[in-house]
Amino acid sequence: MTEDLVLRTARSLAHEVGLEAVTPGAGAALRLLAAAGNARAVVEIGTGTGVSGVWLLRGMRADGVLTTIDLEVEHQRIARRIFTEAGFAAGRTRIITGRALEVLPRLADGAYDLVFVDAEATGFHACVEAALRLLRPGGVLALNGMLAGGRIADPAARDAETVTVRETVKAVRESEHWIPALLPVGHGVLAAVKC
Ligand SMILES: C[S@@+](CC[C@H](N)C(=O)[O-])C[C@H]1O[C@@H](n2cnc3c(N)ncnc32)[C@H](O)[C@@H]1O
Repeated sequence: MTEDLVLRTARSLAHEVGLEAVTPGAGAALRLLAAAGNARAVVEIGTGTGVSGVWLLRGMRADGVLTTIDLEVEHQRIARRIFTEAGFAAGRTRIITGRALEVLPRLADGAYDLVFVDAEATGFHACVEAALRLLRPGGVLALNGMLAGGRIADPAARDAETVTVRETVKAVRESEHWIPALLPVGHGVLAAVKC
């Protein structure tokens, strides 16, 4: 999957500030999920420099709004510029600075078509719980980094991040609330439709 100049710029700026943006393959999967669900309202946790945001916006409806959350105002300053350079009007994004678990309770129940989580793994459990509340029935949750750099399948790997990722995958797979599939793109995207 090739990326245009805007995405290559956002990716290079991510690298400069020490962030790992979604891979082009994961980005394409996010665009597909947004387009398949005709997404109008999307929540993203982990704005970064806007790579995943641009992919999501490109799959959403033309009148869709991306609500994107990050605790680093500097990352969001870059992302805001990238969204503009990608041709999205300011009204297409709602950029909220803050900790995900403090911002998410302010968002409306059942009002979102897709929730994408790309922040620290330790918050995954709470983000899955929040997504269950935020999504409409048929809405999609997508969690990035679910192969944990290949460690997920290694039973000897018991570091805190790998254990959290493993437990999150298990909880979503076993829950009656979700129809899940682990997509082997990038660092692994766990996608799940809310029943
Ligand atoms: C991997 S980067 C996101 C990359 C972005 N999704 C992309 O593909 O361009 C993770 C981001 O999550 C933010 N972050 C980490 N913990 C967070 C939290 N608890 N709440 C909100 N943002 C958080 C970081 O500041 C960072 O910008």
